[in-house]
Amino acid sequence: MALPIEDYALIGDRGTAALVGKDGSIDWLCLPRFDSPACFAALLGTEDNGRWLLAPADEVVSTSRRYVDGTAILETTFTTADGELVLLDVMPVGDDRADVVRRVTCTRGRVLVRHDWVVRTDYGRVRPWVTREHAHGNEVVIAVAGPDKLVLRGPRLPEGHRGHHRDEFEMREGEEATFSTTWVRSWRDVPKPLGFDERIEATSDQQREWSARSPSDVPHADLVRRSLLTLMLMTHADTGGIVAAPTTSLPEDFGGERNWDYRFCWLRDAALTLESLLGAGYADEALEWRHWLLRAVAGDPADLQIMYAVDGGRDLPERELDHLAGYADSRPVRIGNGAVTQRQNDVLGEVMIALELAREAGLHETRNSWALQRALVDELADHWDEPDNGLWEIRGPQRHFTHSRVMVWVAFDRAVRAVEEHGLEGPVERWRDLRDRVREEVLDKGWDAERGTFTQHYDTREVDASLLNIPLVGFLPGDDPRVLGTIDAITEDLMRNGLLVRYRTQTGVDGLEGGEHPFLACSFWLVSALASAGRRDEAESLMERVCGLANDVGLLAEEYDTTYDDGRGRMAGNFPQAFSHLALVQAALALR
Ligand SMILES: OC[C@H]1O[C@H](O[C@H]2O[C@H](CO)[C@@H](O)[C@H](O)[C@H]2O)[C@H](O)[C@@H](O)[C@@H]1O
Repeated sequence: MALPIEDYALIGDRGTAALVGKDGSIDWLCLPRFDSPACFAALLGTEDNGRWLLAPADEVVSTSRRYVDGTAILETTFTTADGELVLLDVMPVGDDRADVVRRVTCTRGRVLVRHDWVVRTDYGRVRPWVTREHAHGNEVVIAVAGPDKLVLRGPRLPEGHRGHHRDEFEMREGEEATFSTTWVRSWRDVPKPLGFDERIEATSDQQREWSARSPSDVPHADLVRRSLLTLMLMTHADTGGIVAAPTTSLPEDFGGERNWDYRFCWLRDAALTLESLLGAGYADEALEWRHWLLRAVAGDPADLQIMYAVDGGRDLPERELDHLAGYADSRPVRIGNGAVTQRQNDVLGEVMIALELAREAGLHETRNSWALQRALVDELADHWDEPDNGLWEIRGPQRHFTHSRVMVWVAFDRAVRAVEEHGLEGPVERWRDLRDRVREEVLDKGWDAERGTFTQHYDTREVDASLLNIPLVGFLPGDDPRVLGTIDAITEDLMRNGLLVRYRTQTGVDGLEGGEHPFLACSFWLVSALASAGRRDEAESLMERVCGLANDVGLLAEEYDTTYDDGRGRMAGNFPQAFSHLALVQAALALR
């Protein structure tokens, strides 16, 4: 059975990522890429769906863990009655190899160590053929199934027992043992062993150097640094694609159907990630992502999708995996994402903001990069008033969502500014007219004059947390009475135990069964909106509250269930989620 979501930590090599549990078990790992099928999938099922455990066999009295300073290298310390064991988990970077390295060191007394290596490819469904062989002068264990070959190395290797590879061995103070699992295509030879120490050191140096550039003059600077590093881990080094989260189907509603695959690149999430990185002073990443964007959306602007695969691929059909029981029995487990075919009119606004910030950070437009933006804005000019599924990707009927319309205004506004302030060429008169028309429309149809608030869509009096973006994108000033009225209405209707939900699911607007928990990015948006309204004390106290929900290693899921276990609470939804971390960074910058 999987652990509570907050008991996992992330390790990654910017190609893929793994979740390591507090119990020393890697319960989620897709190889070789974020969106490849998982070979350890116990997170969504049982240990028979694949996992890799290294931990004391004896009862553990206490466990503590941390990331080695400024890195994504995880150190878990287990204390038993007779000793202490330190487990180091790292996915080495920069060597074109998809692998995980795990080192156990007995730092006190003696510890009996348990080693379980259970590989199940194709999301925990396929039991591979496992053999013991000699390669490059050492014994290795090799698991092969279809396209995948996983090679286990180490000073002593587990023995096969009913489809699981198990071992127990005693370690005494000062002893250490290092294991690795390396993925290669099944038709390739076993790769040569590489030096563990050098690879751990190179990874640590690279990550430390990167995170040292994180701003120190912001509140919660440590969490900001961890968030930026986490966003970096979700950026695919080779292609520049940024995934929304490294997991699928961690539930928004425990036991319910709100389980989605986030291992893809949403234009929205990626653009907002970039905005945070640029705001924190990381400019190089903008170029990588712009290259990715240009390749992914290349072609007819009418074919723009709201999300793509890591490599820019367009085909992400949603499927259900019946062989997995689901996290906490939350079914279906889904791979792929049906939202890929949705119309979400906000997306271009977010992209245009990120590209404008990149320009201001010194990234010059090329003929291609500006031509693409022009073409996309022109396409929007022909369709901006169509209803859409909104940024929450609702699966109910399409609507005229106010947030989407505000972001349409943003798209035209940034296009106009590109011409007026950056000397780029385009049909500025047309864009200016449309910008003003959309603005008038939002102020008229998206406004509830009686209550003094903007509304979720044009045919409702409900509110929606996405409206907090109105001041953040410059549609209205932060202290405008209409913004203040909207903040108050949102706080009144959507606050649950001090955190914001996205909207009231009870209205049935999203076409799904069940409800959901507060969505952490929305609470961070409220921090930013309060700061821009000059309500600093409220902003700071909310920031404390939300940052306080990060787990012991500084990570956040998408949502937080505040009611669980008499208010102790638990994380919900995919983990860690870029949206939560990028909004944390933006809120901290707003409070700087
Ligand atoms: O809750 C319903 C929707 O949930 C997912 O979308 C959410 O995650 C996306 C990625 O972070 C984000 O861009 C979007 O704004 C969120 O609502 C899921 O991908 C959808 O299919 C689902 O309908």
